[in-house]
This record gives sequence, structure tokens and C-alpha cells, in this order.
Amino acid sequence: MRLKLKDQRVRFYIGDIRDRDSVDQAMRGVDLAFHAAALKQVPSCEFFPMQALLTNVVGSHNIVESAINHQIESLVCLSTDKAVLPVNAMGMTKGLMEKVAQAAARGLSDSDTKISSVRYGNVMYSRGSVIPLFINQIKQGQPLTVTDPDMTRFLLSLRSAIDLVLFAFENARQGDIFVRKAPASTVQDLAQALKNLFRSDVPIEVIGTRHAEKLFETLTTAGELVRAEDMGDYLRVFMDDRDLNYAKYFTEGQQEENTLEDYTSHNTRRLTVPEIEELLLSLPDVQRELQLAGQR
Ligand SMILES: O=c1ccn([C@@H]2O[C@H](COP(=O)(O)OP(=O)(O)O[C@H]3O[C@H](CO)[C@@H](O)[C@H](O)[C@H]3O)[C@@H](O)[C@H]2O)c(=O)[nH]1
Repeated sequence: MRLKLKDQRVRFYIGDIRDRDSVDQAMRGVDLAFHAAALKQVPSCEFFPMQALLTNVVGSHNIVESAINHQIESLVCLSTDKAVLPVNAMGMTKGLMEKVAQAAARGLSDSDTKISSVRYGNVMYSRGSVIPLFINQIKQGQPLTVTDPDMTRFLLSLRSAIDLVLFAFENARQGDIFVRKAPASTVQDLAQALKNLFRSDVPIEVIGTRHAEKLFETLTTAGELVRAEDMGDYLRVFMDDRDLNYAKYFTEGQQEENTLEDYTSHNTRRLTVPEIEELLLSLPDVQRELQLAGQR
């Protein structure tokens, strides 16, 4: 990266977020930090849950503590829809990261480091994800390996994910979780949209779900929506800052919770195949692949 960027404004450190000293070194003189370091692949975290715990939880704790100690202005921690009602080690450890961030935020005032988290769904064409895999399969003339045709995922571009982080820096209050609203598609429709764009007639082969995968993802639970603010393209979920004085809960309990529904990739706006094609066409990586394949 250093050789590729060749930019005086960028400084590189060798270190590991599991190692507090190396985090402290990088945090000196910093105003804003976004925490994107993670073990993020679902199957590998299933096989090495302790490694996921060390990076995603212990490492995140190091970042949070170091940011506070260095009195930086704002820290945004990157989370995922898989952290909500989690079923896999990746999601569970990311969920714990959110808890670590909020537990620290509870002890801070507004003039201290602002600590917030952001949640989003699948970033289209991210490394190791299904879109580059399907494109590769099309290029090789192989069948598209669909896990479960009815499985849905929230889809968003890298640009929208970055915009969410910037939005959090600008709007964060202590302990907030920001959610980017997004449409979703089934994996079957995604595969079909790619086949259409590449004018390919490879078959679609159903291979069954992988380790600890969900049929659909949840970006915000009904319980969270009760304390959420609708900000257009975004939702702000306020931190539950009640204290451990349980007696209060009985008088201040929230009735509304029962009437709301979780916000999921099954009940968000479902993209049609032409709409998925349009979204795919807006991605520079897909444009490049289509050009290489002589389709644009
Ligand atoms: O050969 C394959 C591989 C995947 N899928 C499906 O495609 C969808 C997306 O899979 P993938 O691109 O591997 O992403 P996820 O497993 O959903 O996880 C990604 O998206 C998350 C947000 O939900 C991020 O947190 C993770 O880091 C990121 O890897 C899922 O429904 C998979 O079942 C297939 O149908 N065939």
C-alpha cells in the first residue's frame, strides 16, 4: 500500500490491534479514528472463534481505551448486520465490539471522545464476497454456486458504506449506533442479474447454506427501533443509557416495543432483477469486468 499510494499524508505502522502498545503508537496526535480492523469472514471465524474474539473484541477494546486515553475527538467502530441477533462467531464478536464501545461511552461525557458504531449490510464486490466469485465463475464458464436461492442480503456500494462512516463522524452523540438503510435482493436474483449483464448462459447450481449462515439478516431489532431516530437514509439508535437500577425499569418500561417489527433483509425493499443490474452497473469494479469481457 505504501508503494502504491506514495502519499506524504499517509503514515504506515506495523502493529496489531491485539497489542495495546502498537495501538497507542498509532493513536498519538490523532483527531478522528475509524476502526475497521476485523476478522470478518464468516466461515473462518467459525473454525477459529478464539482468534475472532481476540481481534474483534480484545483488539476493539484496545482501540476504544487508547482513543479515550489520547483524548481523540471521535472514534467510529465499523460493525455489521451480522452483529444483530448473531448466530455465527463473526457476528457474535462484532456484537460484543458494539457492547464494548457502548460500555465505554456510558462512562464518558459529551466533551470526551465521542464513541459510536455503524452497521451496514453486504458491501458489493468486497474482497472474498459473492459478486467477484460469481463473476469469476461466469468468466470460467462454470455453474454459479448459489447457497439458497431465497436467501436475502442488504446490498450497498462501498461509497454508501463510506458515507455512513462520515455521517457518523458528523452526527455522533455518545454511544450512538448508526444504520444505513438499504434495499435487499435474493441470491438467486443477484446471480441472474450478473448472468444477464455478462450475457452468460452458465447454469445456476444450488449448493446449500454454509456454516452458520442466516436466511436473512437483521439491521435493527424492534427493541432498538423504539429508541431510534429516522434520519432519512440513516437511522440513529440511541444508546440505552439507563443505569443498573432495575427498580426504575418497571415504571419506565417501553410498551411500544411489541408493535414494531425487526428491520430485516426480508422486509426491506426487495430489488428486482433489472434494479440489481442497474446497481451493479454503477460499480467501477463491475464496469471494468464487463469491459474486459467485451460487454461494454
Ligand atoms: O458461493 C457462494 C457464496 C455465497 N453465496 C451467498 O451470497 C450471499 C453473500 O455471501 P458473501 O458475499 O460471502 O457475504 P456474507 O457471508 O453475507 O458476509 C459479508 O457481508 C457481511 C455483512 O452482512 C460482512 O459483515 C461480512 O464481512 C462479509 O463477508 C449469502 O447469502 C451467501 O449464502 C452464494 O450463494 N454462493
